[in-house]
Amino acid sequence: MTDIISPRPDTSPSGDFHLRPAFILGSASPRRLELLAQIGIRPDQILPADIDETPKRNEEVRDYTRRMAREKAAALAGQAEGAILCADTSVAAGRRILGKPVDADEARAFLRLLSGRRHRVLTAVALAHRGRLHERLVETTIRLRPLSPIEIEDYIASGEWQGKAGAYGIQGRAGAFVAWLQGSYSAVVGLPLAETATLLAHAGIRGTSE
Ligand SMILES: Cc1cn([C@H]2C[C@H](O)[C@@H](COP(=O)(O)OP(=O)(O)OP(=O)(O)O)O2)c(=O)[nH]c1=O
Repeated sequence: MTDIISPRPDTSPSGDFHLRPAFILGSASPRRLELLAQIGIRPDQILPADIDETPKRNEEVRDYTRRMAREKAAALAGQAEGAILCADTSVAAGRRILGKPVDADEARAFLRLLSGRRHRVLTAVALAHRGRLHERLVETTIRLRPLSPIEIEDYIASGEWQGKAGAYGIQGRAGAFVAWLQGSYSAVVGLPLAETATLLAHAGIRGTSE
């Protein structure tokens, strides 16, 4: 296990040294990196995990999302030492799981399905540290207002749907589509900040103001 010795000015103004593990963000998502930066946490290393994201037959969205975060962490556990954080975000319309659309046609179909409809956004976080896996699952319910065909076409043309579960990004133009939300905004963007900060703090990783 590689641990980094670093001063923690928040707890040791006298200059004491504390052990904190190397922190690896197991994600290619720029949003997840930005969300961590928002709470003053910078990974020592970024390692994207490449796994098969196909849901199993009849797999329930909560099980699926948890499995994805867990498998990303497991895939990286052999590649790096320290605390490895992975996450997965899925959108569920009823029992249907909407992942990242493969093309504009699928994105269009997802947006038509979600237009004017209540749906769920699930984000699972998995932290692998010292041979153990610590997990959290956060569920957010969202209702998009009804979208006109022109709005959907404009959004498709913007390209913002690419790489986003459910084919929309709440943090961009689609913010104007959201009529109502109950849950965690940061979880919808990719990482529930309250739960993630708690998991990381237990592993000795805290935000700094540097
Ligand atoms: C619903 C929604 C999803 N998303 C994003 C978050 C995730 O990055 C993405 C879902 O794909 P994920 O498979 O969760 O993540 P990823 O492929 O982007 O990155 P990695 O697996 O390497 O960590 O959708 C938004 O950015 N805004 C939104 O409003």
